Order: sequence, then structure tokens, then C-alpha cells
Amino acid sequence: MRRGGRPYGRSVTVIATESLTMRYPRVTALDRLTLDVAPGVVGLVGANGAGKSTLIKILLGLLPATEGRASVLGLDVATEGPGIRERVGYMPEHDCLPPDVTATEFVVHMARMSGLPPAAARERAADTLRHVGLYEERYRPVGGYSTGMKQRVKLAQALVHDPQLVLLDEPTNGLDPVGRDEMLGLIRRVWTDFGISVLVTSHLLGELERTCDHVVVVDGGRLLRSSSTADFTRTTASLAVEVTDSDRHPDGAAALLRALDGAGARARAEGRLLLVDMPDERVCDTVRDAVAGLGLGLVRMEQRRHGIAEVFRPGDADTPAPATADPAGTGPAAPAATAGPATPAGPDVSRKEGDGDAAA
Ligand SMILES: Nc1ncnc2c1ncn2[C@@H]1O[C@H](COP(=O)(O)OP(=O)(O)OP(=O)(O)O)[C@@H](O)[C@H]1O
Repeated sequence: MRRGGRPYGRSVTVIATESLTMRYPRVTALDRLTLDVAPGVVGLVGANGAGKSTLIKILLGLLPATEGRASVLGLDVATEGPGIRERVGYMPEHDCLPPDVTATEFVVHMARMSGLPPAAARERAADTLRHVGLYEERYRPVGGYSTGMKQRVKLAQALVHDPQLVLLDEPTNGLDPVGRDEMLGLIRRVWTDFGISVLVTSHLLGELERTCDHVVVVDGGRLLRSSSTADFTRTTASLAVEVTDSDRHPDGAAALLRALDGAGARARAEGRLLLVDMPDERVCDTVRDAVAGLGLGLVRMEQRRHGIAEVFRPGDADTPAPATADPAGTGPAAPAATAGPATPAGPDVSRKEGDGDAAA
């Protein structure tokens, strides 16, 4: 795929919104959303009905916002929709492929629609179908494709006109864990290999954590948090400590928990394991001194980085919890106080259709 000639650098804003509000007759889908998104892979996560698709449609200039402003690649969505659609690729959430045409025919058609001449359209279609791993299958009718293959055709058509940004609405929907991993890998490479920025929506926190440089979390149309993936987890590292029991301390973990509390370190027990908050490296000395002072044996002491989902522990005052979260997918330091359907890609923050009405 051809790169270069970009009118913007890596440090400028790709998407900016200011108090963006979208009111449908019975629902406020977006509520004063203010965002600033830099180039790279950005995840937009929220439960069903959180307002993700509405935001994408506004950013494409397809839907006028009720209030507020938004720009994409520096272009105003209210007045420069055609210019935006020229520079932006869009992968819709729902199945929208004609079953009786081949992937090549469809993607060439989409390339022609965006203004490419016939030869360039064929070349670009072949390139993008190769990128998404459908080169061998490109002459088969789309109707016979698996869900994963259809998602790849949708991704290919979003990329075919060599956009500067792609908006991907739930690209892993309906995929099994392997298909999901492959799709996430492809998405990552859209940025790393081709320099095309990505805004990808999902209701699975875990999958965005692995794929995105930056994560934006919305709930009921409101911004919960927008920060780099690293920032999400930087402040949530912990030290996992396991100690032996002794004659003096038949429950070594409980004794250590008390000692750490006395020393001003925050910790919680998870079975025989203590998870000690780790604002900085000095916590290691505190733990070591406490263990030695109690005369316990140290079985293990290792640093753990929490998943993004743990940032959303219910009870965290400054980080509200999503509707549901799955402890099974959060890795070794999963929170105890969350509940929800297990998914291999991490917590599923989806909820029933209509819940978003609460924002009205
Ligand atoms: N055209 C419409 N008319 C009225 N209400 C709408 C319309 N489109 C969306 N909504 C409502 O706006 C809210 C946000 O919907 P939206 O589709 O943007 O959410 P989402 O986060 O993309 O969820 P999903 O993943 O389920 O599509 C929901 O309550 C939805 O029912």
C-alpha cells in the first residue's frame, strides 16, 4: 500500500469534539462529549447503547449533532462531510455485503466509488484484499464467506481508497477468539505498516487494551475516561506477595496484611496471595522489611500490571465501573467485586438494548 503525502503529522489531532451532544427524540445518545484524539490506534469502548455508532456517524458527517462541534483531520463535520469521507474509511457494524458478488468485485466497486480510475481501483483492491488475508479467496462470492471473512472484506473496503483514518465499528463482532485475535492483529498493522490512524469501537475492554495506543471510554453518551493505554495501567501496578506460615503466625498472609497496614502500604488478600498497591519501588522494601520482621518465609514477590478492566473496579471513586465486567478475563490480578459474562477477550461491558435510555 502506498504511504506518504500526508497533510498532517503524527502529533496533531485526528479527531476533536467539543461538548458534542446528540439527542434523539427519546434518548440522549451523546452528552457533551469532549475529546481530543491523536494519530495511532484509538479504542472507543462502551456498552451497547453507549453512543459509539452515533459518534461515528457524526464524525463521518452523516448525522448532524444537536449541539457542540467536531472535526476530523481538521475538517468540520458540519460543513466538510464530503472532504472527510474522501479521507476517512468506514467499516460499519452490521452485515452490509451483497452476497452474490466476489470480494474483488465489491472492493473494486468501492474503490471506483471513491474516485479511483479503473486500473488503480483494481490494483488497490488486490493490495487491500492481500492485506486482510483474502487474496486467495478473492474471486469467490461473498455470500459463501464465513463471518470472519466478511468482516475482512468490510475492512478491505474501508482501506481501499488509502484513507488517513479508518473508523471501525465493532470489527470483532461475531468472531471466535482466533478470528478476533487475527482481526485485532490486522487492525494494529493498519497503523504500524501503513500509517493509517484507526478509531475502533468495542464493548470488550480486554481486546482494546492489546490493540490500542489510547482508549476512550463512554457510558450513556458521556465520557468516562480518555487516556493512553499505558496511563490506564501505569497507576495500577501491584506487587503479588506470598509468604509461609509460622508457629508464631499460623496465618502468615493475615499477619503480613496487618503489618503492611501498619506501615502505610495498601494491600488486599486474594486467597494466600497479597496484592500490594505499588505507587513506587519503595513498596518492595516495605514488604521485605515486614516479612523479615514477622520472621516469615517469602515464597514469591512479583510485580503485576493490572488490565484496563481493573481500572473500572466498582467502588473506585474516580473511575466509575462499567455496566458489567468479567473477572475471568482480566489476567492474574482480577478484581473480586466484578461480575458478568465470561469472554476470552476480557470484560464485556455490553448491556441490554435500551439501557442507554437512562441518559435521556
Ligand atoms: N436513529 C435513532 N433514533 C433514535 N434513537 C437512536 C437512534 N440511533 C441510536 N439510538 C439510540 O441512541 C443510543 C446510542 O446508540 P448507539 O447505536 O450510538 O450506541 P452504541 O454504543 O453504538 O451501541 P451498539 O453497539 O449497540 O450499536 C441508544 O440508546 C440507541 O437506542
